[in-house]
Amino acid sequence: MFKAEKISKSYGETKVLENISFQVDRNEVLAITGPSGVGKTTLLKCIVRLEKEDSGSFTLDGIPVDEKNRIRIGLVFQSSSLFQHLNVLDNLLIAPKYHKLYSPEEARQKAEQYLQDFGLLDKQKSFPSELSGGQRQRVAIIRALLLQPDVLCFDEPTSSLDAENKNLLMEIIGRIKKDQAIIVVSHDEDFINRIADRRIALG
Ligand SMILES: Nc1ncnc2c1ncn2[C@@H]1O[C@H](COP(=O)(O)OP(=O)(O)OP(=O)(O)O)[C@@H](O)[C@H]1O
Repeated sequence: MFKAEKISKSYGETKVLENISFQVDRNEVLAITGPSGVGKTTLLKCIVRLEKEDSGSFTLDGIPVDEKNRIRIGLVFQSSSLFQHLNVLDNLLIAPKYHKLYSPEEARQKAEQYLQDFGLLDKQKSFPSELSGGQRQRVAIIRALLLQPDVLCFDEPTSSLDAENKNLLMEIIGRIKKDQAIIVVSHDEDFINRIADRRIALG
C-alpha cells in the first residue's frame, strides 16, 4: 500500500500543498482532481521524488520512500518524454539496462511480450515521430511497466487521446491494476468517472 501523510509544499511564499493525505492499494485506481494551478502536478512530482515536500511522509508498504525504493514508483509522462533519437525497442530497454533489472535477453523478451500485448510488436523499430499519439503513450506505459513498479502514476493521460485510444487506455489500466496501485492526475471527468475507484479533490 502507498500512503501519503500530511504532505505540505510551498514554492517561496506560495503554499501549494497543505496537509494532503491519501492512500492507494494494489488493484485500485485513485484519481487526483482539482482546478488548474492547485498543485496536482506538484504532488505527483513529490510522489516520484522529482520535488521534495517540505513536510509529511510517503510510505510504500510501511517503508519510507527514498532514493533506494523510489524505483518502485513509476510515472507515465506525456508521450513527448520518449527519446526521439531511439527506436521503440531501444526506448524500452534503456531504463532496465541502466537499473540492471534483467539480463539483456530477458529484458528484450519482456519488452517484446508487452509490445505484443499492447498491439505494437510491428512498431518496435519505429521512431517516436513515426507513431500516433496513442501509440507513443502505449510505449510510455510499457516503459514504465518494465520497471515493475508497485505504484504507477499517470499525468493527464487522456489529454492527447481520441475516443478510441482513451477506451484502449482504460482497458490497459483495468488490466494492469491487478498488480499495481494506480494514481491518475486528470481533468477529464468522463475518464475519471469511468476508471477511478476513489478520488481526492485538491483545492
Ligand atoms: N518550480 C516552481 N516554482 C515556483 N512555483 C511553481 C513551480 N511549479 C509550480 N509552481 C506553482 O505551483 C502551483 C501549482 O502548480 P501545479 O503545476 O502543481 O498545478 P496543477 O494543479 O498541476 O495545474 P494544471 O492543472 O494547470 O496542470 C502554481 O501556482 C504554479 O505556478
